[in-house]
Amino acid sequence: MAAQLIDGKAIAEQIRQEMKAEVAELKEKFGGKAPGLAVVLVGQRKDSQTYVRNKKKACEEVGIVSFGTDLDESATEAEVLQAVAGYNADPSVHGILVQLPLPPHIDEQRVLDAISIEKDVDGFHPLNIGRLAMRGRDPLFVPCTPKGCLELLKRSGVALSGKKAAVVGRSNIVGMPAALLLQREDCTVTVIHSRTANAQRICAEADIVIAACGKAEMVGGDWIKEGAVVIDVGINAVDDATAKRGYRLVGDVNFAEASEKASQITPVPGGVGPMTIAMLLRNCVDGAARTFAAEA
Ligand SMILES: NC(=O)C1=CN([C@@H]2O[C@H](COP(=O)(O)OP(=O)(O)OC[C@H]3O[C@@H](n4cnc5c(N)ncnc54)[C@H](OP(=O)(O)O)[C@@H]3O)[C@@H](O)[C@H]2O)C=CC1
Ligand SMILES: Nc1nc(=O)c2c([nH]1)NC[C@@H]1CN(c3ccc(C(=O)N[C@@H](CCC(=O)O)C(=O)O)cc3)C=[N+]21
Repeated sequence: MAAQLIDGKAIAEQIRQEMKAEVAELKEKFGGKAPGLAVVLVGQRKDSQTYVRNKKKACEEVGIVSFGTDLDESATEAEVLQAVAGYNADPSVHGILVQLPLPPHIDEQRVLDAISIEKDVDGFHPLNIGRLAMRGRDPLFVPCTPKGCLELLKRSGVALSGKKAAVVGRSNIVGMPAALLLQREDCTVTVIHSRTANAQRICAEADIVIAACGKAEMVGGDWIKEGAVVIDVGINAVDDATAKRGYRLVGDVNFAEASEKASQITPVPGGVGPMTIAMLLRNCVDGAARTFAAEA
């Protein structure tokens, strides 16, 4: 059985259209005030530049005002902290994103901790993550990529309560919060990481698989239970002389194999990636709406 495709690109587009109307309403209601998103980029990584450009474009489309600080690879930690402090204090900025990874001489933790929790649209602040992990507590923001994964599942009509879920990967930005979100939806969650024994066998018991291990096409067909739903977070560039950019993107899942087993599956590209950006905008609009309401 060939799996049904979960079209993240189309779903993200739909979400952006929904938000466009919401942003217009917010402006109407709050005397022309618009949500603002600030992106801090340090260095010249090609992939980071692509994401930052895509984020700015998506902001414009939805009516979010975008701010940006581009610092040189050699920028000091103090300079990055200064950029963050400036946006913390700026009332027209409702979301701050510091593009990761940062150059090695900069303490990522210190920079992320400096972002005001009210503007932490990435949801990486320990207080937001802590609340995400606690029953009866709600974070101000949920990390964009895991939030996008859950949105794809919900909009594809996948029932979650009581289901077995496997998350391959436990990073602070994807795997761990994805597992917390699934648990909040009453899934029974297994987190698989690089020291997990029998990873393949454990994964093959899951009704829902979220793959975020950063290893190109590692999750093969024999990792997937017949009829499971597969969300592939991975973005890996593999050299391909025939491709326009000299490389093509593949996920952490072997798509050809897994789509023979899964009932539904996301492609790469066009799956989780566009949803990450849509959820970033979502968080920014939600943050602005909260601030506007508090100011009024
Ligand atoms: N679509 C999107 O919007 C985004 C996509 N990504 C992509 O998602 C993927 C994951 O990203 P990220 O979480 O940042 O990556 P990290 O490298 O931070 O984390 C990878 C995780 O996978 C685990 N892992 C590594 N190798 C294996 C293995 N052989 N078996 C089982 N588990 C393994 C690691 O285990 P351990 O903890 O033991 O080291 C770790 O927990 C990447 O491909 C990245 O490019 C990331 C962010 C956004
Ligand atoms: N503070 C911070 N927040 C992040 O959310 C963050 C980050 N740092 N650092 C890097 C990762 C990665 N990430 C992606 C976003 C969009 C696509 C995306 O839109 N991908 C397209 C393809 C893009 C292309 O063609 O190159 C797709 O999958 O269809 C991918 C990856 C956000 N990240």
